Amino acid sequence: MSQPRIAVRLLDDRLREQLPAYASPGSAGMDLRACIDAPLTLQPGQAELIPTGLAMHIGDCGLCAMLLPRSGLGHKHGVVLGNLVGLIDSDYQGPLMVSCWNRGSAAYTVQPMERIAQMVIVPVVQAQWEVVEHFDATERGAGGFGSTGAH
Ligand SMILES: O=c1ccn([C@H]2C[C@H](O)[C@@H](COP(=O)(O)OP(=O)(O)OP(=O)(O)O)O2)c(=O)[nH]1
Repeated sequence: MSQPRIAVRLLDDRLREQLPAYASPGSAGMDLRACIDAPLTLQPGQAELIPTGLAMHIGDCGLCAMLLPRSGLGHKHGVVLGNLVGLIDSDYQGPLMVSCWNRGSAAYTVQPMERIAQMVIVPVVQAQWEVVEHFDATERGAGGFGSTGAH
């Protein structure tokens, strides 16, 4: 499958050596680094916006980017994303930031250039509303929230 090309600006020279990359041929995400000059300690419950040193412009190609936690950091240290998922619009050109949230019970210190989140590029479509009075019938209808299998 051809790889879409996405314009990126390096806002910090350290990124020249450490541009986010796919770790293996099957990796879904690229790790993003904390582009900070000094260690940053997150107390339990604290969230901070951390720069990645990148600005990207996805452009008009039917894609967006999603920022997700790294599994190890989230599971072992409780460091996830303050917004749970970061959604990067295709027309956004500002600095790419990661909201780092320590949801754990111990302080965690983020080191400069530590990998703090991962970014996945995903297809997106914009839909249009079609206002109706009634929907075509389906087997599920309005059932939800555990309705299947209920007796
Ligand atoms: O984790 C994130 C989430 C968002 N953004 C940037 C890219 C995104 O395109 C922009 C706006 O994000 P969003 O639409 O989620 O923010 P909002 O709070 O709804 O603000 P806005 O009114 O600017 O859309 O902020 C990041 O850098 N990191």
